[in-house]
Amino acid sequence: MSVRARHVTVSYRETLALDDVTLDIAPGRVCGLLGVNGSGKSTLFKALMGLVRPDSGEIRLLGRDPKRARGDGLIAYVPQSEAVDWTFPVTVADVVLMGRYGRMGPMRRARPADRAAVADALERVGLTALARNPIGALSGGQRKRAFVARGIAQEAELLLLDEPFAGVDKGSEAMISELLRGLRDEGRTIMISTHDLAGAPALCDEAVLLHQRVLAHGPVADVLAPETLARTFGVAEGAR
Ligand SMILES: Nc1ncnc2c1ncn2[C@@H]1O[C@H](COP(=O)(O)OP(=O)(O)OP(=O)(O)O)[C@@H](O)[C@H]1O
Repeated sequence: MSVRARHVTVSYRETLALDDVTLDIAPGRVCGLLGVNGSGKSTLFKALMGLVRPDSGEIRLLGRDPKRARGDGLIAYVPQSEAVDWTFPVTVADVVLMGRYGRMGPMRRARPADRAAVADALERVGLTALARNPIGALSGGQRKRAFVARGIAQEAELLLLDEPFAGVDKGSEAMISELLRGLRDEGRTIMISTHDLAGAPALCDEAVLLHQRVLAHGPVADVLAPETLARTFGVAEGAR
Protein backbone atom coordinates (compact mmCIF):
# COMPACT_ATOMS: atom_id res chain seq x y z
CA MET A 1 0.00 0.00 0.00
CA SER A 2 1.09 3.57 -0.61
CA VAL A 3 -0.88 4.83 2.36
CA ARG A 4 -1.80 2.65 5.28
CA ALA A 5 -3.37 4.26 8.34
CA ARG A 6 -4.65 2.28 11.30
CA HIS A 7 -6.86 3.76 14.02
CA VAL A 8 -5.21 7.17 13.76
CA THR A 9 -6.39 9.74 16.29
CA VAL A 10 -5.05 13.31 16.38
CA SER A 11 -6.11 16.08 18.71
CA TYR A 12 -5.02 19.65 19.31
CA ARG A 13 -5.59 20.25 23.04
CA GLU A 14 -9.37 19.87 23.36
CA THR A 15 -10.13 19.63 19.62
CA LEU A 16 -10.39 16.13 18.23
CA ALA A 17 -9.25 16.56 14.59
CA LEU A 18 -9.03 12.90 13.52
CA ASP A 19 -10.84 10.09 15.24
CA ASP A 20 -9.88 6.46 14.64
CA VAL A 21 -8.99 6.90 10.95
CA THR A 22 -8.24 3.66 9.15
CA LEU A 23 -7.40 3.93 5.47
CA ASP A 24 -5.61 2.05 2.69
CA ILE A 25 -4.72 3.65 -0.63
CA ALA A 26 -3.09 1.53 -3.31
CA PRO A 27 -0.33 2.77 -5.64
CA GLY A 28 -1.41 4.27 -8.95
CA ARG A 29 -4.63 5.80 -7.66
CA VAL A 30 -6.03 9.31 -7.49
CA CYS A 31 -7.93 9.61 -4.24
CA GLY A 32 -10.15 12.59 -3.43
CA LEU A 33 -10.14 13.52 0.24
CA LEU A 34 -13.51 15.19 0.70
CA GLY A 35 -14.82 17.00 3.73
CA VAL A 36 -16.27 20.30 4.86
CA ASN A 37 -14.02 22.98 6.41
CA GLY A 38 -12.59 21.77 9.68
CA SER A 39 -13.25 18.08 8.96
CA GLY A 40 -9.58 17.19 9.41
CA LYS A 41 -8.25 17.04 5.84
CA SER A 42 -5.18 19.22 6.50
CA THR A 43 -4.52 17.35 9.73
CA LEU A 44 -4.57 14.04 7.86
CA PHE A 45 -2.07 15.43 5.33
CA LYS A 46 0.14 16.69 8.16
CA ALA A 47 -0.01 13.31 9.84
CA LEU A 48 0.91 11.60 6.55
CA MET A 49 3.90 13.94 6.23
CA GLY A 50 4.99 13.24 9.79
CA LEU A 51 4.38 16.87 10.80
CA VAL A 52 1.85 16.02 13.50
CA ARG A 53 2.17 12.94 15.63
CA PRO A 54 -0.97 10.91 16.17
CA ASP A 55 -2.08 10.49 19.78
CA SER A 56 -2.62 6.88 18.87
CA GLY A 57 -2.68 4.63 15.84
CA GLU A 58 -0.12 3.94 13.13
CA ILE A 59 0.70 5.31 9.68
CA ARG A 60 2.93 3.64 7.11
CA LEU A 61 3.74 5.20 3.74
CA LEU A 62 5.21 2.78 1.23
CA GLY A 63 6.05 0.63 4.22
CA ARG A 64 7.91 3.42 6.02
CA ASP A 65 7.31 5.68 8.96
CA PRO A 66 5.95 9.07 7.66
CA LYS A 67 8.99 11.10 8.77
CA ARG A 68 11.29 8.61 7.12
CA ALA A 69 9.19 8.64 3.93
CA ARG A 70 9.36 12.44 3.84
CA GLY A 71 13.09 12.42 4.55
CA ASP A 72 13.56 9.96 1.70
CA GLY A 73 11.78 12.42 -0.62
CA LEU A 74 8.88 10.08 -1.29
CA ILE A 75 6.17 12.61 -0.43
CA ALA A 76 5.48 15.85 -2.28
CA TYR A 77 3.08 18.45 -0.98
CA VAL A 78 1.28 21.08 -3.07
CA PRO A 79 0.01 23.66 -0.57
CA GLN A 80 -3.17 25.69 -0.60
CA SER A 81 -2.57 29.02 -2.31
CA GLU A 82 -3.28 30.92 0.91
CA ALA A 83 -0.51 29.03 2.69
CA VAL A 84 2.22 30.44 0.44
CA ASP A 85 3.92 33.85 0.63
CA TRP A 86 3.86 34.77 -3.05
CA THR A 87 5.95 37.90 -2.49
CA PHE A 88 8.94 35.74 -1.57
CA PRO A 89 11.53 36.51 -4.26
CA VAL A 90 12.07 33.15 -5.94
CA THR A 91 11.77 32.19 -9.57
CA VAL A 92 9.64 29.35 -10.92
CA ALA A 93 12.83 27.35 -11.55
CA ASP A 94 13.95 27.94 -7.93
CA VAL A 95 10.66 26.50 -6.66
CA VAL A 96 11.06 23.40 -8.82
CA LEU A 97 14.71 23.01 -7.80
CA MET A 98 13.56 22.79 -4.15
CA GLY A 99 12.26 19.34 -5.10
CA ARG A 100 15.91 18.30 -5.55
CA TYR A 101 17.21 19.67 -2.22
CA GLY A 102 17.01 16.25 -0.56
CA ARG A 103 19.52 14.92 -3.10
CA MET A 104 21.84 17.91 -3.22
CA GLY A 105 23.74 17.61 0.07
CA PRO A 106 24.21 20.33 2.70
CA MET A 107 25.71 22.90 0.27
CA ARG A 108 22.67 22.59 -2.00
CA ARG A 109 24.80 22.75 -5.09
CA ALA A 110 22.78 21.73 -8.13
CA ARG A 111 24.44 19.12 -10.30
CA PRO A 112 23.72 18.62 -14.01
CA ALA A 113 21.26 15.83 -13.10
CA ASP A 114 19.35 18.25 -10.85
CA ARG A 115 19.21 20.91 -13.55
CA ALA A 116 18.05 18.31 -16.09
CA ALA A 117 15.32 17.11 -13.71
CA VAL A 118 14.13 20.71 -13.22
CA ALA A 119 14.10 21.34 -16.98
CA ASP A 120 12.16 18.10 -17.60
CA ALA A 121 9.62 18.90 -14.89
CA LEU A 122 9.09 22.44 -16.19
CA GLU A 123 8.64 21.08 -19.70
CA ARG A 124 6.11 18.56 -18.48
CA VAL A 125 3.94 21.19 -16.80
CA GLY A 126 4.33 23.63 -19.69
CA LEU A 127 6.23 26.33 -17.76
CA THR A 128 9.59 26.28 -19.55
CA ALA A 129 9.07 29.76 -20.98
CA LEU A 130 8.30 31.16 -17.51
CA ALA A 131 11.18 29.46 -15.67
CA ARG A 132 12.97 32.72 -14.82
CA ASN A 133 9.85 34.64 -13.79
CA PRO A 134 9.13 35.30 -10.12
CA ILE A 135 6.65 32.71 -8.84
CA GLY A 136 4.42 35.54 -7.59
CA ALA A 137 3.98 36.85 -11.15
CA LEU A 138 2.19 33.67 -12.25
CA SER A 139 -1.54 33.00 -12.40
CA GLY A 140 -3.17 30.71 -9.81
CA GLY A 141 -3.15 27.75 -12.18
CA GLN A 142 0.47 28.31 -13.23
CA ARG A 143 1.56 28.48 -9.57
CA LYS A 144 -0.08 25.11 -8.91
CA ARG A 145 1.67 23.68 -11.94
CA ALA A 146 5.00 24.97 -10.61
CA PHE A 147 4.43 23.11 -7.33
CA VAL A 148 3.40 19.95 -9.19
CA ALA A 149 6.65 20.33 -11.15
CA ARG A 150 8.52 20.49 -7.83
CA GLY A 151 6.96 17.11 -6.93
CA ILE A 152 7.90 15.71 -10.35
CA ALA A 153 11.52 16.90 -10.00
CA GLN A 154 11.56 15.31 -6.55
CA GLU A 155 10.43 11.99 -8.10
CA ALA A 156 7.94 11.64 -5.27
CA GLU A 157 5.80 8.51 -5.08
CA LEU A 158 2.98 10.14 -3.13
CA LEU A 159 1.65 13.60 -4.01
CA LEU A 160 -0.63 15.40 -1.57
CA LEU A 161 -2.50 18.36 -3.07
CA ASP A 162 -4.43 20.72 -0.84
CA GLU A 163 -7.39 22.29 -2.71
CA PRO A 164 -5.54 22.20 -6.05
CA PHE A 165 -8.43 23.60 -8.05
CA ALA A 166 -9.34 26.53 -5.81
CA GLY A 167 -8.77 29.83 -7.62
CA VAL A 168 -7.73 28.02 -10.78
CA ASP A 169 -9.31 28.71 -14.18
CA LYS A 170 -10.96 25.90 -16.13
CA GLY A 171 -8.12 25.65 -18.66
CA SER A 172 -5.52 25.20 -15.93
CA GLU A 173 -7.79 22.77 -14.10
CA ALA A 174 -7.96 20.58 -17.19
CA MET A 175 -4.20 20.78 -17.63
CA ILE A 176 -3.48 19.94 -13.98
CA SER A 177 -5.95 17.03 -14.15
CA GLU A 178 -4.19 15.70 -17.23
CA LEU A 179 -0.81 16.00 -15.52
CA LEU A 180 -2.04 14.17 -12.44
CA ARG A 181 -3.54 11.40 -14.58
CA GLY A 182 -0.15 10.98 -16.26
CA LEU A 183 1.59 10.70 -12.88
CA ARG A 184 -1.05 8.24 -11.70
CA ASP A 185 -0.49 6.15 -14.83
CA GLU A 186 3.21 5.97 -13.91
CA GLY A 187 2.16 4.31 -10.66
CA ARG A 188 2.35 7.33 -8.36
CA THR A 189 -0.32 7.87 -5.74
CA ILE A 190 -2.16 11.16 -5.61
CA MET A 191 -4.39 12.54 -2.88
CA ILE A 192 -6.45 15.66 -3.52
CA SER A 193 -8.16 17.36 -0.62
CA THR A 194 -11.20 19.51 -1.26
CA HIS A 195 -14.22 20.85 0.56
CA ASP A 196 -15.96 21.27 -2.80
CA LEU A 197 -18.00 18.08 -2.57
CA ALA A 198 -20.15 18.87 -5.60
CA GLY A 199 -17.12 19.63 -7.75
CA ALA A 200 -15.20 16.55 -6.60
CA PRO A 201 -12.81 16.20 -9.46
CA ALA A 202 -13.78 13.77 -12.18
CA LEU A 203 -10.23 12.52 -12.24
CA CYS A 204 -10.54 10.75 -8.86
CA ASP A 205 -10.48 6.96 -9.00
CA GLU A 206 -11.82 6.83 -5.48
CA ALA A 207 -12.84 9.19 -2.68
CA VAL A 208 -12.74 9.35 1.08
CA LEU A 209 -15.41 11.31 2.91
CA LEU A 210 -13.84 12.63 6.10
CA HIS A 211 -15.52 14.21 9.07
CA GLN A 212 -13.03 13.53 11.84
CA ARG A 213 -13.78 9.88 11.04
CA VAL A 214 -13.77 8.16 7.65
CA LEU A 215 -17.48 8.16 6.83
CA ALA A 216 -17.19 6.56 3.43
CA HIS A 217 -14.41 5.31 1.13
CA GLY A 218 -14.93 3.93 -2.34
CA PRO A 219 -15.93 4.99 -5.85
CA VAL A 220 -16.67 8.74 -5.99
CA ALA A 221 -20.29 8.20 -7.03
CA ASP A 222 -20.93 5.96 -4.01
CA VAL A 223 -19.20 8.31 -1.60
CA LEU A 224 -21.25 11.24 -2.89
CA ALA A 225 -24.52 9.31 -3.11
CA PRO A 226 -27.38 11.32 -1.57
CA GLU A 227 -27.93 8.59 1.05
CA THR A 228 -24.30 8.81 2.20
CA LEU A 229 -24.34 12.61 2.39
CA ALA A 230 -27.68 12.61 4.15
CA ARG A 231 -26.38 10.14 6.70
CA THR A 232 -23.24 12.22 7.09
CA PHE A 233 -24.64 15.66 7.43
CA GLY A 234 -28.12 14.86 8.63
CA VAL A 235 -29.73 16.46 5.57
CA ALA A 236 -33.22 15.19 4.86
CA GLU A 237 -33.01 13.70 1.38
CA GLY A 238 -36.20 15.35 0.18
CA ALA A 239 -35.00 18.76 1.35
CA ARG A 240 -32.18 19.04 -1.19
N1 LIG B 1 -2.84 24.00 15.05
C1 LIG B 1 -4.08 23.82 15.51
N2 LIG B 1 -4.40 24.11 16.77
C2 LIG B 1 -5.64 23.91 17.26
N3 LIG B 1 -6.67 23.43 16.52
C3 LIG B 1 -6.42 23.13 15.24
C4 LIG B 1 -5.11 23.31 14.65
N4 LIG B 1 -5.18 22.94 13.35
C5 LIG B 1 -6.45 22.54 13.13
N5 LIG B 1 -7.19 22.65 14.24
C6 LIG B 1 -8.62 22.27 14.40
O1 LIG B 1 -8.71 20.89 14.03
C7 LIG B 1 -9.88 20.66 13.27
C8 LIG B 1 -9.50 20.09 11.91
O2 LIG B 1 -8.83 21.09 11.17
P1 LIG B 1 -8.19 20.85 9.73
O3 LIG B 1 -7.45 22.11 9.37
O4 LIG B 1 -7.44 19.58 9.72
O5 LIG B 1 -9.49 20.68 8.83
P2 LIG B 1 -9.66 20.89 7.26
O6 LIG B 1 -10.68 19.91 6.83
O7 LIG B 1 -8.33 20.84 6.60
O8 LIG B 1 -10.24 22.35 7.17
P3 LIG B 1 -10.01 23.47 6.04
O9 LIG B 1 -10.68 22.96 4.81
O10 LIG B 1 -10.68 24.67 6.65
O11 LIG B 1 -8.51 23.63 5.90
C9 LIG B 1 -10.61 21.98 13.20
O12 LIG B 1 -11.55 22.01 14.25
C10 LIG B 1 -9.51 23.00 13.45
O13 LIG B 1 -10.04 24.17 14.03
